[in-house]
Amino acid sequence: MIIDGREIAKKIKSDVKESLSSCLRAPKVVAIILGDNPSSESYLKMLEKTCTNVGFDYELCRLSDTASEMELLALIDEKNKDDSINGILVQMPLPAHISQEKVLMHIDPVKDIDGFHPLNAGRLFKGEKAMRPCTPLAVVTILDALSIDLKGKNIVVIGRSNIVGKPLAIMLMQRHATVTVCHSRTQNIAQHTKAADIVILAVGKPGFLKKDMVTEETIVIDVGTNEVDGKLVGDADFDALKDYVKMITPVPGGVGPVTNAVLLLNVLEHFEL
Ligand SMILES: Nc1nc(=O)c2c([nH]1)NC[C@@H]1CN(c3ccc(C(=O)N[C@@H](CCC(=O)O)C(=O)O)cc3)C=[N+]21
Repeated sequence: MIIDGREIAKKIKSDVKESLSSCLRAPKVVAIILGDNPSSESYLKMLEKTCTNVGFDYELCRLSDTASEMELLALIDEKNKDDSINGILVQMPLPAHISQEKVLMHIDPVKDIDGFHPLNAGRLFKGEKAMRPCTPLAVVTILDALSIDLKGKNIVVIGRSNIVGKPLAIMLMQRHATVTVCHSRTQNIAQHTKAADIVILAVGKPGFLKKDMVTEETIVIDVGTNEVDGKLVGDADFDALKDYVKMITPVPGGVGPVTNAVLLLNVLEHFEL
């Protein structure tokens, strides 16, 4: 079975729209971008559409890619203080002369809809209520939407990044899964993936998960976004797996659309409906 991420995203968006219908004021999201990288532009177009379609206000702030760190921090300050703004997103990656860590620390944690601030990361780590990073949140949202009970399941996460692998492992442990995190130094990854009920890919290598690494009972969630010959592909050998495994998310149309939709849920986290 191929998992339809667009359908799951649609449901989330219509639920969000519905919950806003009796609201006096719409929540507002601000995106900040430095420079004009084409893939960032297309991501922000999608974000704008997602926000405005459900009735959120959306503002895009553009700085030049030569803007100083101080300029960016001052802009974030202004948006932190502005009570009409509920969510702030600073588009990554940032130019090399700007410290990503400093920028993330500067965003008010209650407006940190990416969940990248150390306070939110720490809260997640401790199992407290937190803004959670959208990509791992999308993965657990997809599993929930499919009514897959994670309790006691063997889940292999491939990738240990701060944005996906690490926070995802924590969220899955919270749901009582047994989590194995594999990465570039893991020996014999296939031995782990073959024994897993669910394999989650966040490695950034096209075709990484092959048919001989899984079984017919495996559920595959593919977080990979790689460009091959101008086309977007995931980390799984999708064509070989799609008619073999129990379930798999396609790329595009899998985790990506849900990632954008769950961002809306983070905005509502601290918004008085
Ligand atoms: N501060 C920050 N927060 C982010 O969340 C963030 C970021 N910076 N920088 C860039 C990445 C990328 N990202 C995507 C999310 C969804 C799709 C998505 O919906 N993709 C569609 C495909 C769209 C297409 O075909 O081009 C899909 O998978 O179906 C893509 C990319 C969020 N990012």
